[in-house]
Amino acid sequence: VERLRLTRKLNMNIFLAQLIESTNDTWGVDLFEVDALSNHRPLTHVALHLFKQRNILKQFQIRELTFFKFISAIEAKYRNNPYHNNIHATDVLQASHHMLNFSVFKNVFTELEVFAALFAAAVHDVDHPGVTNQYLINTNSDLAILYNDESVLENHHVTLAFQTLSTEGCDVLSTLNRKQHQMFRKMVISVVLATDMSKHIQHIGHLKTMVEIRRLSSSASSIIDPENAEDKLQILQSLVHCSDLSNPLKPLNLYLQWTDRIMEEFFRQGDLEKSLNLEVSPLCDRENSNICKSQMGFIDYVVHPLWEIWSRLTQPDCQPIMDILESNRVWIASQVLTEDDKHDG
Ligand SMILES: COc1ccc(-c2ccn(C[C@@H](O)CN3CCOCC3)n2)cc1OC1CCCC1
Ligand SMILES: [Zn+2]
Repeated sequence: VERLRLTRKLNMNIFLAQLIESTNDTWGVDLFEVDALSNHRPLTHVALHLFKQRNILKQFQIRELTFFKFISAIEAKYRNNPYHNNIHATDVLQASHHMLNFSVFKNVFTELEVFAALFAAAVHDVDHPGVTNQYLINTNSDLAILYNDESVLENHHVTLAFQTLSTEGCDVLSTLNRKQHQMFRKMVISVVLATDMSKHIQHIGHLKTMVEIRRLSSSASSIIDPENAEDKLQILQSLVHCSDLSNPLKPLNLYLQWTDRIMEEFFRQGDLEKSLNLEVSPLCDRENSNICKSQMGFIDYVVHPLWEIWSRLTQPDCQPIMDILESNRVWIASQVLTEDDKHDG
């Protein structure tokens, strides 16, 4: 029996190593499997792997043990929410890594910009309480008071990330010089704050402008001017924001698991609101929800408008991902019909 147990353990670790290796260049890795096989430490395993694969630790002379301690401390600060948890952070990190490899970004970003974008993705939801900014504002929470109702969660995630750097043995920025540290901090703050849904429309506007310029300046070999730091920062903000809203563009079985999770998180908020005699927020009433219809709306009015313009900027590498969105939408639409019948009884 002992031999059987050890053999099974060995096979699990081999399978885990293969899954982690696939995060290098695969869209839609099953991070729920990575979570199950890694003793619920997907973020630490995947972040260490990707940062090493990109040679970031060597470039900035960051000791592997320091990075391990930092990312483990961050992962431990993610709460066990149904959706906004360490698996979601790993998902956004891996999607951001994948899209930084798009050919249109070749020779565009510096190592520091890549480091900042992936760092921001890994920490962008740390200590998320599983409720929305609006809920925190409506309940006069300490966080809303602290951040004056402005991007409350997003501010909290960034502050906590930088505070974690001062935990014993966790300062992954100690080898950066003053200028690098200042630029890194500016980029991480702006990328995480740009994941606030209230900035969503601005992302679309900036991307439309950039695509327009690409279209007009027909010399568009590489549309992005590596000298334009502002444009590059806006692209990194949109890259992480797109990754944050990438669930409907993942293989259907993964997309459906994320949908179940976000709905359970929203329903728990609705339960809280009912118990506090607050008005139940939209989509948060578990007694009265149409999951497929709300995903159709999410895709048609939020996800597709953003990804449609993002895919135009990043063509042709985004096409396979847009195709997944299209096929998922068709499947969801087919379920709406059957879901209606179910409700009609
Ligand atoms: C798979 O389904 C969803 C997947 C994701 C989301 C979703 C909403 C907002 N976001 C992004 C924030 O979490 C931005 N965060 C906030 C906290 O600060 C950091 C940045 N993500 C909504 C989803 O569905 C909803 C339920 C029915 C329609 C809409
Ligand atoms: Zn997120």
